[in-house]
Amino acid sequence: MAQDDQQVHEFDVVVIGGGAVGENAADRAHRDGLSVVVVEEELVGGECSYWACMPSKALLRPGAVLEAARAVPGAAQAVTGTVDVAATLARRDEFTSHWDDHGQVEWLEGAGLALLRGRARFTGPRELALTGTDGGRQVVRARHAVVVATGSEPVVPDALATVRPWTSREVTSAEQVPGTLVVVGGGVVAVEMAVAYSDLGAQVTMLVRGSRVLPRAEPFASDEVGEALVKRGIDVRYGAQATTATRDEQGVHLTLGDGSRVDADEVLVATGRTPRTGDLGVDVLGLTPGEPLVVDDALMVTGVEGGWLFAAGDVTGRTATTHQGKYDARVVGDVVAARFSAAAAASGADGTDGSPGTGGGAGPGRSGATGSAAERERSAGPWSRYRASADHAAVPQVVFGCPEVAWVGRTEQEARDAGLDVRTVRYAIGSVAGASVAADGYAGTAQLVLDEQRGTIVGATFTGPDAAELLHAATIGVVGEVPLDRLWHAVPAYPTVSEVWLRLLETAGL
Ligand SMILES: Cc1cc2nc3c(=O)[nH]c(=O)nc-3n(C[C@H](O)[C@H](O)[C@H](O)COP(=O)(O)OP(=O)(O)OC[C@H]3O[C@@H](n4cnc5c(N)ncnc54)[C@H](O)[C@@H]3O)c2cc1C
Ligand SMILES: NC(=O)c1ccc[n+]([C@@H]2O[C@H](COP(=O)([O-])OP(=O)(O)OC[C@H]3O[C@@H](n4cnc5c(N)ncnc54)[C@H](O)[C@@H]3O)[C@@H](O)[C@H]2O)c1
Repeated sequence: MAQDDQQVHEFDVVVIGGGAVGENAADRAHRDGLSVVVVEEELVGGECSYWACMPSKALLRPGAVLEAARAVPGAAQAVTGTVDVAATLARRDEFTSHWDDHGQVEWLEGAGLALLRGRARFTGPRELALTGTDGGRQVVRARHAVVVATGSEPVVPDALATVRPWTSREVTSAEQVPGTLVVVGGGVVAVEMAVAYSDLGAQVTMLVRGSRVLPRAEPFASDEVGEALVKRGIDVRYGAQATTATRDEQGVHLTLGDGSRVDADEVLVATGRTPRTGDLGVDVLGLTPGEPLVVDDALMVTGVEGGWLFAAGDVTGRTATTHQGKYDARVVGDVVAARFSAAAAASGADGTDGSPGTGGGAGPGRSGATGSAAERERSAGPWSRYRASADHAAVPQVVFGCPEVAWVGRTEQEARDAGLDVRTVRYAIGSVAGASVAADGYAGTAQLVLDEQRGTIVGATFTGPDAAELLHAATIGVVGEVPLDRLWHAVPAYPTVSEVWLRLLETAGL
């Protein structure tokens, strides 16, 4: 309950978290005239803009460009140096706008969305306490819906917590490159940052708990990446886990399970992430703090009465990338707009609390069109714009290491576990003419997982230079369930790397 002296803000929709996902959900929800506020406690733009996707890719790109040039005689002779650390860090700083979010705030306001700065915590259904950056307390109420998009935070194993290790935040925003870096983990962050820091001149050791890096990728892709990491001088230790850690003026000192020691100037912990629900007050809604907010395909949180609570992005545990989180954001924004625009229009509220940038009043969809949107949403089935169907078996992922790895849909094992009758076809990408033009000694592999019953692609993996750019064709094939005999008529241009598609289909028997 609000105390008498507390300012109360009321909007049709409250979005908690102004990361990529929150911004997109808010924008879509507002398009039919609902008033929407985004509540953000740090920087608008969230993890991706400042401590994840953008700075990490900025750190990786110079090394990838040099490697590409070195693979092409004529260009190779012109490349005599290594990555310039200062210029790389300076470009990274440009990508993060020097950790200043005013550009994103301008976008938000230009889109007609309100922004409240501070930490939000549920105090009841559709009501939140907002603790401002100055410690002041306010109340935020949603007339219709709350969308939680609070993201995730790194998990730090107990054995390493006391040595103040780097997490994804420090590794992406570092101002200096340590001489030696030990990376704990073998997942996406570990692989990308091991490559980036080795390009930047650090001597890198990776401690991988299991028997392969990128455990969610196809095993052949893990093997190729693992071998490439070693080839570039990274000390990759499998079955290795830190049991104790200390830090002194010389750096960090880890003891591993087998009793051996690793000393380094710095340690990066990249052992996964956990949904940010620990301090969100979700217990007052009957949910468990620290757990993901489980959602249905309309992104409505399950287990909460009243149909007002939605979630998208990392906080759901359903997606762990920006692109897929933003897809869910588009879905949830459209669902919220369809479900509540008519009710908001009928209630006659002007939709704002007077804050600048709020966009109440009649929007383009507030008339008859909204009613039909509500109908369409209510009866929506899989693959409608109101259901996040792709999350189940059509999710694309790129790991921007060296080689790049890109995959979509199911791995062979996941397909078999799902009961599908599948076979795989594989082709060495370096054998196609376009790849030989792109790079001497192009090393990479393409694999399709084929559903034997339906004659369609249910999974695809590509490794190699710029493998990421091969991925979207596969994503279209998987989402569109394009039959192979129709795909046969999609002719890749000569000489491009995409010609591997023709070779894959020939290998499949066409
Ligand atoms: C190193 C690294 C590299 C990555 N690279 C890629 C990549 O190349 N491509 C890709 O697709 N994905 C990448 N990801 C994943 C991507 O960063 C996340 O999937 C994405 O940021 C999730 O977006 P989100 O909006 O759900 O969460 P976030 O970006 O974490 O945003 C959540 C926001 O909510 C705010 N917030 C949290 N709690 C509250 C509260 N109680 N009150 C108010 N505000 C709150 C936070 O301050 C934050 O701004 C990477 C991740 C890491 C760690
Ligand atoms: N290019 C991209 O799209 C991109 C880049 C970076 C991160 N991300 C996203 O961010 C998420 C988080 O990345 P991440 O690399 O932190 O997580 P991850 O789940 O990809 O990998 C975690 C790794 O840590 C290991 N691990 C877990 N607990 C451990 C422990 N106690 N000791 C040692 N090892 C342990 C796991 O075996 C695994 O190899 C990913 O799901 C990914 O999708 C995406």
